[in-house]
Amino acid sequence: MASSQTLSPQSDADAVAEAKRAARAAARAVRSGIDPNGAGEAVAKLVLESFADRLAPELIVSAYWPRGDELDTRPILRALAARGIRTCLPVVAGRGWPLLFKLWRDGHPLVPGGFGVMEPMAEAPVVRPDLLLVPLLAWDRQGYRLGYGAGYYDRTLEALRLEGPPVVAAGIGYAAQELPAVPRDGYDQRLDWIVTEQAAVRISKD
Ligand SMILES: Nc1nc2c(c(=O)[nH]1)N(C=O)[C@@H](CNc1ccc(C(=O)N[C@@H](CCC(=O)O)C(=O)O)cc1)CN2
Ligand SMILES: Nc1ncnc2c1ncn2[C@@H]1O[C@H](COP(=O)(O)OP(=O)(O)OP(=O)(O)O)[C@@H](O)[C@H]1O
Repeated sequence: MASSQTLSPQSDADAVAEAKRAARAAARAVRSGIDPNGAGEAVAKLVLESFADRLAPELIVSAYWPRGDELDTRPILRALAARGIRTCLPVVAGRGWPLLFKLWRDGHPLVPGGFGVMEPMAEAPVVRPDLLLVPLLAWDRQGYRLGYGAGYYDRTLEALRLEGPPVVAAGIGYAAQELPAVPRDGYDQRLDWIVTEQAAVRISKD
């Protein structure tokens, strides 16, 4: 019987992937039991208060179009449109690629994208968001998150942070989705803020 005392990098990576799978399954179960009532409106209020300096006509905010049990971002999208702030939604360019963002304003049509999410129309302009509202399945106070599990937001934040002006990434999720420590690997990009229906938490990176 083969046994080893030290873990190889590969078995470390396998262990993290397995821990993420388990945490994701548990977090999905927790989220499906949460009463969503009023959460979207509460988050919208906190986002407007917390990012007053980022909500200017020259800046662009990305959100997501909610699917399944994700926290409802439609109240934020409505509130931003009412204030004349430009908004955009993610578009899947392909597996293994960063997301693209296309301008979309509350009330405009959406079309089904190739990957099971609703997206702005193909001809909508591609833009670079300054503030990103990122869907959370689980989060911790270090700013780590679990999402859908395809790594799209990690790739996207990495690319945005490598080039161009600083971006602010705020995870949007329920307070009950908090974990003591989300399992993490070397690709995970930390969030700058977490906004739940209860509070806006600024992540300290000292
Ligand atoms: N609301 C919302 N929008 C989002 C995300 C999200 O997590 N939530 N994303 C966060 O990353 C991106 C989309 N991520 C996705 C990741 C995986 C699959 C996926 O695995 N879909 C199934 C079925 C797709 C189909 O119907 O063809 C599949 O491919 O098996 C879809 C979207 C961008 N938009
Ligand atoms: N920049 C990257 N380059 C290569 N692989 C990556 C990168 N970012 C993430 N990955 C890989 O993608 C897979 C999914 O990542 P992870 O489980 O962190 O997704 P997630 O953050 O939950 O999903 P999402 O961002 O789509 O909501 C992992 O195997 C991860 O190692």
